[in-house]
Amino acid sequence: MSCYLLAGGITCLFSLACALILAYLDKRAEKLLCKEQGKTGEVIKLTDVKNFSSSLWLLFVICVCYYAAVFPFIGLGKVFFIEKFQFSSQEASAINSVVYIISAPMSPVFGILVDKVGKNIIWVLCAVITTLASHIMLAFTFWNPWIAMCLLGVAYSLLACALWPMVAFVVPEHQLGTAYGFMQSIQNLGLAVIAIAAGMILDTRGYLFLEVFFSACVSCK
Ligand SMILES: C[C@H](NC(=O)[C@@H](N)CCCCN)C(=O)O
Repeated sequence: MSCYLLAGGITCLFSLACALILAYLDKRAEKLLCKEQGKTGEVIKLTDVKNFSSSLWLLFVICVCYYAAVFPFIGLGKVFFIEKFQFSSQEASAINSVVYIISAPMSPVFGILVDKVGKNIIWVLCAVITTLASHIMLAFTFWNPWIAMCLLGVAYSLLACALWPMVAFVVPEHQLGTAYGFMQSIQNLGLAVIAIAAGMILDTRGYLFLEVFFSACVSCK
């Protein structure tokens, strides 16, 4: 356990060092470009939230419902693969992490694709349909679960590249930080509630019902 804590501590320190370097580079760019950042003349208030458009609120809803079918599922995934597919503990950990492993190389590729082609909503729809297909496979078939998890990894990477930048399409630049802050906050609030609900469903109804619940979350959006 202490080894995991040490690894976590080291990554936190590394992240802090990167943030400090970024702050320095940002300040330097500001000086070189003779720009005073954040001084656009626009006044930023927490009450800006009242003026958020319905499109932005819809993006928040999509964000909560989509990620509800990914993060809590991965949280409970290890036991799912052990129970349903009789995987060993090691195999179950490996398949559970494949979503993030795929996301690491694929996200930049999808990012470039989305930037080149545009049509973010279409990509979001493709990602949602693929995620739904992957949950249905896991719930109702005994097909090799690596197929479903790899699909989920691809869909998860694509969704992030298409959904998050859409905030910038519907929010003026001076409110972007506020909008992303709210998106993150609402996402985490939703995830907290859904993780509790998912745990209760698992305890009382089992994995099939839980998979149906996750499929319903993706379909909602
Ligand atoms: C880009 C998006 N990020 C998030 O949803 C973060 N709020 C949480 C990241 C947690 C990563 N396991 C994403 O990951 O798609």
